[in-house]
Amino acid sequence: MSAIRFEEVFLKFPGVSHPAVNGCTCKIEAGQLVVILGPSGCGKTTLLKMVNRLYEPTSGRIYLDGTDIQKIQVTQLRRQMGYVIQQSGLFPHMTVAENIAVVPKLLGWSRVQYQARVDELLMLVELSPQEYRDRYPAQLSGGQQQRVGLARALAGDPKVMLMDEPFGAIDAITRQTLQDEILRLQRQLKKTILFVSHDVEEALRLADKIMILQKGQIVQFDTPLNILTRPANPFIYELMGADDRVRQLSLLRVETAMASVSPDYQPQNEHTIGRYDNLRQALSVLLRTGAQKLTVLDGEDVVGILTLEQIRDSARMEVNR
Ligand SMILES: Nc1ncnc2c1ncn2[C@@H]1O[C@H](COP(=O)(O)OP(=O)(O)OP(=O)(O)O)[C@@H](O)[C@H]1O
Repeated sequence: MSAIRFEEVFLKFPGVSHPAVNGCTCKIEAGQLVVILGPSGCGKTTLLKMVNRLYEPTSGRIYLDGTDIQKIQVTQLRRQMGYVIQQSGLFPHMTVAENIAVVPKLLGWSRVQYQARVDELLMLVELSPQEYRDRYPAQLSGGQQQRVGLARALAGDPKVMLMDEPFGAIDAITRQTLQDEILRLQRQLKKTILFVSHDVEEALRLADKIMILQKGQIVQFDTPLNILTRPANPFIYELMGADDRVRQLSLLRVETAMASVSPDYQPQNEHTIGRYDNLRQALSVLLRTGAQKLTVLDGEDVVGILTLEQIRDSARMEVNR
């Protein structure tokens, strides 16, 4: 896990009048999944590419765990960062196994070690090693290619994952499955993830925090709940399509609105909901059962309680218009 800090980061491409990234300052906490969201051309990809030094800022600094990335050798920096892009970027002449093994081989792992790692990663992204190990990228569907791209990016066990619209070219249903995969992997692996998207629903489903960019500037950096209920300006209000309350509820996880409880909390009724279920499901349970509150579970463990008031507050707008 690793923290990333941007300090007054600015980038102007030569010959372009306006800066692509204009004075970005913010801190990404270790282990968080941050979605960078904004309209086309607002600077999302440029900001991401500065983190692994594919682009260098014109001014400002970026820190990885407190160290200025300028002071880290580029190859060493990139080994700590998995990178997933929209067209998967797989080498077409290499098999799936060879693609995934690229970084472990660079790191000098033995054949036995990297072969085991390839199978482990294929299982992690839910592709059967026996079936897929020896295929070529052209023999995979788009969604499967992205899974392999993800496995390859995870191969060297990087602290940070940079994901640039990884599901942008995938059909809606497969995209949702892949989003669920990312959430499952993230609960398991706890990487620091920077994820570029221009899809609002994707951002709401995935993010611990959403960074909204407009013309190269960060206009809001906050939790999905706060972005929806307290958009910083009318642009964000419009961007989030925040009028639709029911849709909002179906996109927000129960854990975003619940009140946490101590481990010795005794539930007052038998009505429960999962912390990763959404608020719309929670609302249905409350209305169906007439319960005052739901006990929120993470597996077997009680982690919180959720009331109708908390759900209602989640959908209440406070917009400065
Ligand atoms: N190599 C480059 N040279 C000159 N200008 C560039 C270059 N790369 C990006 N830009 C410009 O910088 C701005 C930000 O581009 P960027 O690709 O970061 O946007 P984005 O938010 O990722 O867009 P999209 O969602 O369309 O991918 C745009 O105006 C773009 O035209």
